[in-house]
Amino acid sequence: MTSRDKIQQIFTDVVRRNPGEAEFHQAVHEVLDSVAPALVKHPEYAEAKIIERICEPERQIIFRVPWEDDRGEVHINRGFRVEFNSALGPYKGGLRFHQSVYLGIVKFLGFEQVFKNALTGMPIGGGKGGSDFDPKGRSDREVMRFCQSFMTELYRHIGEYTDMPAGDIGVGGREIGYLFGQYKRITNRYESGVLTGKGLTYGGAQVRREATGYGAVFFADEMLRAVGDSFDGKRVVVSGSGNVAIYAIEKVHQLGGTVVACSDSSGYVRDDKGIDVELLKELKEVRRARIDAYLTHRPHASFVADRTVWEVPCQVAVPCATQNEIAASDAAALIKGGCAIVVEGANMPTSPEAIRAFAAAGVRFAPGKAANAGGVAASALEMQQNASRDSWTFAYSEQRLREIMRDIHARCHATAEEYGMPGNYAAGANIDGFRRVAEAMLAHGLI
Ligand SMILES: NC(=O)C1=CN([C@@H]2O[C@H](COP(=O)(O)OP(=O)(O)OC[C@H]3O[C@@H](n4cnc5c(N)ncnc54)[C@H](O)[C@@H]3O)[C@@H](O)[C@H]2O)C=CC1
Ligand SMILES: O=C(O)CCC(=O)C(=O)O
Repeated sequence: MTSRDKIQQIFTDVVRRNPGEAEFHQAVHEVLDSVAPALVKHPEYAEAKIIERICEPERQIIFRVPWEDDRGEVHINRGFRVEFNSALGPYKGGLRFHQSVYLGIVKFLGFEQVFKNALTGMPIGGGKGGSDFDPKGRSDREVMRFCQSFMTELYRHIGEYTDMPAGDIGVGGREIGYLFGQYKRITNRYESGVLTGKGLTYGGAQVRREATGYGAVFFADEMLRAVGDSFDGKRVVVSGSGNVAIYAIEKVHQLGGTVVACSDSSGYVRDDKGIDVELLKELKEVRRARIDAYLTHRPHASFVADRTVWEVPCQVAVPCATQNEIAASDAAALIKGGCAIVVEGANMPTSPEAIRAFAAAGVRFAPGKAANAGGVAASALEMQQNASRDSWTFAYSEQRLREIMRDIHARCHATAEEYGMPGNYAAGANIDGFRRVAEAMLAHGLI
């Protein structure tokens, strides 16, 4: 049996063992598709059934989250934490609060996180969690009661040497604060490293908030430099207007590009003078408003409801919203509009059909597990500062982030070349991340 046949058999088995989890199947397929050449070079991985083990989470926790809204009505949500792989270190990965969350989403995110964390070169394993709770439209007190109830179960499974959650969609500074407060209260331990993305007044680190967006743009900058180009004068489109999107926009502007459009789930705004990022912060981080509120302050801009931002012509696209937000038709629109580089700020935002279309059109593509790894890397830096009771300056933290992203880019680039696929960042990221985890798993024996 060839390596490809073997991998196909493993994938068929993953689908059979995890029915109805389309996003998890997609994430597994994407990685397995790339790693066949690594199996040829390393037959010991196949002998030890590394792939079969990597596709099976070490632990999956599902729990009830009861809470009461402001009117006294009781709600029941479902909480998840999937502790996927601890070969490289304690489980690390965010929590997502969104109505679409179910086990298949948490498993896809946890699986991606394993390889992403490996690519950072830091001692962190992969995990992810969340709930089908939607904080949108909820009062601060409702969000607080939900977070307290969620942590009342989660606390028994986490710890700074076990599993350290952070934010993701729907979980920002406010939620991390409530989660941390409840963890501290229940355990009577000021265990700073148990959660990252904390506020700066209680153990948070400079640049963690900015890190995912800045990191994705640093990665894009490295891709441009690799071909003797830069962001200077580039038209850029960013999807989303949350944590990752806002700081991606800020960094593009600092590097000389112009972000001309961004979005939320209601539609997109187009501002050819460049998105006003301070206004976006005020609307999204403070007022939690819909994106069309942007027009009240920038009347020359336009709002387009219920369409995707990818119809706006650009040279660089940075998807920063959610999974599978670039469908085949969006890829066609981007290619038609002159897009030459797609850099994933979000996790798996590009559908498999769109990835194939980009490859066929020569659009250079950076997968999220490499390009958005700046967030989790900055989380590891936050833990490092917590452990040494230290706090670094913004400038120093940003410089560390920049070096980490440069290093990830260089390794993806070099691995793709080593395996005869120059410029294929997805293959480079999958193989390099997989090799790191596989080597550690081999060293630990059959566990
Ligand atoms: N926060 C972090 O540090 C990291 C986040 N990510 C990924 O980045 C993505 C965004 O996460 P955050 O910015 O943290 O979340 P967020 O909750 O701050 O923002 C999400 C944004 O996406 C928008 N959105 C959601 N569905 C949409 C749709 N169908 N069309 C258009 N916009 C839509 C929301 O309106 C919001 O603006 C997710 O895929 C997440 O997994 C990846 C690495 C780290
Ligand atoms: O900062 C972290 O621990 C996790 C970030 C995250 O969830 C991600 O990289 O997708």
